[in-house]
Amino acid sequence: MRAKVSGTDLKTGGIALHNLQKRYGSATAVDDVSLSVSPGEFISLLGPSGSGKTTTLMMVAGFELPDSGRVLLDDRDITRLPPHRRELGVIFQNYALFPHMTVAENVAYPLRMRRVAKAEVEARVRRVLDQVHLGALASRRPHQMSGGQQQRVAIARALVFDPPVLLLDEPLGALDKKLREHLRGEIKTLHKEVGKTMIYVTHDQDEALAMSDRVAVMHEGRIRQVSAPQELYRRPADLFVASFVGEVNLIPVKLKSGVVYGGAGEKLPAAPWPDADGDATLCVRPEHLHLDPSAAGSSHGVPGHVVGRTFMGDATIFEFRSDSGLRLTSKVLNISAESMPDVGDACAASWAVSDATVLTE
Ligand SMILES: Nc1ncnc2c1ncn2[C@@H]1O[C@H](COP(=O)(O)OP(=O)(O)OP(=O)(O)O)[C@@H](O)[C@H]1O
Repeated sequence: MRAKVSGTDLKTGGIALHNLQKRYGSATAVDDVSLSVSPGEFISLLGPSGSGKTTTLMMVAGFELPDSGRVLLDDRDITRLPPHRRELGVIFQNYALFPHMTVAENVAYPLRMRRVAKAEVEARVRRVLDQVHLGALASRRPHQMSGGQQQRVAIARALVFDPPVLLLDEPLGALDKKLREHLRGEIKTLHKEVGKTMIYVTHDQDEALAMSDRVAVMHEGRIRQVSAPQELYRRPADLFVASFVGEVNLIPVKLKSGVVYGGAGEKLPAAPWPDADGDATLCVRPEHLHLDPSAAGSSHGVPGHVVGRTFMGDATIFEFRSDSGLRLTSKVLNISAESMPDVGDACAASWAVSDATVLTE
């Protein structure tokens, strides 16, 4: 039961993971994962296949036991509690609906298990089906519904017993792109309406950036960075995050006395780097890399030529080859009639100092 004070729910649903470790045989699936999720927060676990996202979520849900480490729900240690006693709503990619039950029966199931009175079950099922816009389909069976509708039933079933936390494992993974984008918006709206903590597993960076208050990027069982979406994109903490989240130009550089030098010894625009001399990588997003034909031959920017130009509908992508042999990508939105450089044109590539991140790992 959620704590009540003077008839109002206390804000609950904080989750804390402390040094979670999980091995399967000799392989480490989750390696020293610690994470604190605030009540009402929407946090995504983002990473490539096999990075440990699902295993982490399953340890929160109670379907997997960690070899070491702890899971806390509102400061209560739930590490070894069975799943049904954790009061967490879980939504899987494959919906996991009961095929022989109607939508209403599927959604009522968690309440029946908890022996809630019949009238109360009916009222709650009606309310939650309206919330996910399925009120009119209550008597259908899962096979008579689209994938998107089935996923809404799964969400309704997880919401119906009013858990403080929802755990979602790639819930949109089986759906086509348009429907994913639509349901993404619906889940986000639902999150605002119900105010529950949500932990959302995905390998889709757009989904994670669009939906989350914060994103935890996982790689090889470890969390590499936990940040708000803008921060993650603008200031990646390491090369893995820089290349996994969005497109990026990675330029090998040398740092000397606070100046960043390219491979041909040219000075590159980047913030002075305190006390870190030696090899590093400069990261610049394609939309921040400008190609200027009028600056070709001047001392401004990196000299080179356009070697490719691709029309992408909303944007044009340019491939640039510097005189020193670097291959860089520039992305320009097709919003103006301004002329753009052509393949073969000499240009200078440049970017604002504030748009460059220097990584020394
Ligand atoms: N039951 C299991 N037995 C053995 N190895 C497992 C088991 N479950 C997961 N693993 C391994 O643990 C690692 C992490 O798997 P996990 O499913 O957590 O990754 P993921 O990031 O969720 O990947 P995906 O996006 O493909 O689901 C992988 O190397 C996987 O092969």
